Amino acid sequence: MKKLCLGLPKGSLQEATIDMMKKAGYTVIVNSRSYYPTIDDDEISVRLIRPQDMSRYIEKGIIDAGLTGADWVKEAESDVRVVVSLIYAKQQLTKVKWVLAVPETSAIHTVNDLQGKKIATELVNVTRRYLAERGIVADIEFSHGATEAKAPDLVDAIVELTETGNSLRANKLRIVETIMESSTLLIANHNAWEDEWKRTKIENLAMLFEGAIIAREKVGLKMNVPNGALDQVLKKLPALRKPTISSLSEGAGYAIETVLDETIARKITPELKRAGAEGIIEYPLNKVIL
Ligand SMILES: Nc1ncnc2c1ncn2[C@@H]1O[C@H](COP(=O)(O)OP(=O)(O)OP(=O)(O)O)[C@@H](O)[C@H]1O
Ligand SMILES: O=P(O)(O)OC[C@H]1O[C@H](OP(=O)(O)OP(=O)(O)O)[C@H](O)[C@@H]1O
Ligand SMILES: [Mg+2]
Repeated sequence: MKKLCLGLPKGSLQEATIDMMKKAGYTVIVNSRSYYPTIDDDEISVRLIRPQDMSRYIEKGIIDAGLTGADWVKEAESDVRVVVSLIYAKQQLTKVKWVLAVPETSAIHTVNDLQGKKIATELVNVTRRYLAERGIVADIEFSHGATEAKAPDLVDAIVELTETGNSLRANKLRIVETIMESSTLLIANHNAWEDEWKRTKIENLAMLFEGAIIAREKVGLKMNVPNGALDQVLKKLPALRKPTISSLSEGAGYAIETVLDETIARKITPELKRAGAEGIIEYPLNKVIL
């Protein structure tokens, strides 16, 4: 049987990725200490790979495709096919940022103030290129992690990833500039992409993964509306296209069904009730394919 070898990111993105895949319809089970999780699709084999290494495994064709951060693809300068960008991070459905940060009390206020200074980061190549483009010569040292703790004792500034901003705040650091934004990417090997069977399999995954991400922020809403209240209720309702309206039996009114952002749903639900809607139910969605 043909198989697609898919790399999943070990570490920070692992849980969010497995949750996303569950919504997309795939159950991935990770056994502790094993780098070969199981998946309920005979046509896919999965491997856990560190995000930093993912694009190199794919460029070399050791695996066909995988999920990793755009940051590490750029850092490794790998030649891979970017299939789709999926906006989710460890904790939220957002992009993450790599920022140049300094202690709150530092005299460094712009990137130009870094001339001759010492910077610690895990993202050495991207940082080096960023500074070189601006004519700054600085001493960039590789950090193995816990980078926030290094300024000001060991270095003048750091370039570090931030999602919620909690780590920067907890370590009394101030952002000077954003160096790059990064989202999770589904990337593929060029030869795998040229193979019709593999490409279709990868494209199907991309569609389901994207659908799962879009669905995370949306909900389904159903309600009954008595005759006479329909216009008032419809004025309040957004929909992907237009809401579905069906007639209730014996002319008792209408049933309305729609899909909308969860934040809008929580705002308009009381308004719908006041406009005459009854029996309003809200339900989560697994996938929304646009
Ligand atoms: N909140 C987050 N913290 C860290 N990385 C995140 C977060 N959200 C998304 N990511 C992405 O996850 C990947 C993390 O990769 P990284 O190689 O730094 O390993 P890690 O999972 O953080 O492991 P480690 O514990 O060694 O730091 C990056 O591509 C990064 O952009
Ligand atoms: O803005 P925040 O939401 O606080 O997230 C950013 C923090 O998360 C990551 O650390 P990680 O958990 O990967 O540990 P590490 O320092 O060992 O890399 C990253 O390196 C930052 O320290
Ligand atoms: Mg990390």
